[in-house]
Amino acid sequence: MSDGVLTLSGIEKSYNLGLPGEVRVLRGIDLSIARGEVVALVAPSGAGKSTLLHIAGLLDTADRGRVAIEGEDLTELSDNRRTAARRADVGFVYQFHHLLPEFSALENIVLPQLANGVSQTAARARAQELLGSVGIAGRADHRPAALSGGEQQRVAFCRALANTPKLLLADEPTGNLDPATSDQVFAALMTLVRATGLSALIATHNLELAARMDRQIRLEAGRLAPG
Ligand SMILES: Nc1ncnc2c1ncn2[C@@H]1O[C@H](COP(=O)(O)OP(=O)(O)OP(=O)(O)O)[C@@H](O)[C@H]1O
Repeated sequence: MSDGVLTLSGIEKSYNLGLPGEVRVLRGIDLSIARGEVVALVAPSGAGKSTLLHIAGLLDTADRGRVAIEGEDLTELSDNRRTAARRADVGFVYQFHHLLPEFSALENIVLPQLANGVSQTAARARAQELLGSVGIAGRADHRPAALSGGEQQRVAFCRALANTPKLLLADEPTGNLDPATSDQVFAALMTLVRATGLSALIATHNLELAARMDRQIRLEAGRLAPG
C-alpha cells in the first residue's frame, strides 16, 4: 500500500451478490489521496459514488479489496474497531445537513467531541472557533430550523471536522443549495479544509466546483478514470 492518507486497492462491491438481479456497482477501484489533497469525485447518478464513499469511510464493507487510512489497513477490523476508527479518522458531510434539530448549532458540534472523550469546556471552545472560521460565530445558539440552508451546511462542515479527522468525505455537500449560496458555502468548506491541511474526497455534479479542487476523477461503469 502507498502512504496516501486514503488508499483504496481493488475495491469491488455488488448488491444481491450471487443472486438474480445482482448489481455490480464497483468493479475494481484503486485510489490514493495524498496528505492535504482535495479530490473531486464526479459521477452520473446511480454510478455508485455513495457506495464508494461509504466504503472509504468505513460505513460499509467491500466484497473484495482493501481500505487503508494513513497506511493502516482497516479492511479486517471487527465492527467495533471499525466504528472507533471511523469516529477518530473520518469526517462526513452529506447533501442534507442531518443536524440534530433539538440542539443548537454549537451543541451539534460539541456532541461528537464529547462522544470522543473531549471535555465540555474544550469541546465548546473548539466548536465556537470552528463556527467563527466559517463565518457564523453569531449563530452558535440557533437551532438548525432557525438557520438558512447555507448556514446549516456550514455547521455540518464544522461538525465533520470537530474531532480533527484525517480524511473528509463529502457527498454533494452543496447539492441542496442555490448556485450563489453553493459557491459561497463551497468556498467556506475549502478555506476550512486548506487551513487544517485535511485530505478530502468530495462528490459533486457541479463541474465548476470540481475544477476548483486539486484533481478530478470520474466514476463510470464501476471504474475510476481521470476527470
Ligand atoms: N442496498 C442496496 N441494495 C441493492 N442495490 C443497491 C443498494 N444500494 C445501492 N444500490 C444500487 O447500486 C447502484 C449505486 O448506488 P449509489 O447510491 O452508490 O449511487 P450514487 O452514484 O450515489 O447515486 P446518486 O447520485 O443518485 O445518489 C444503484 O444502481 C443502486 O440502485
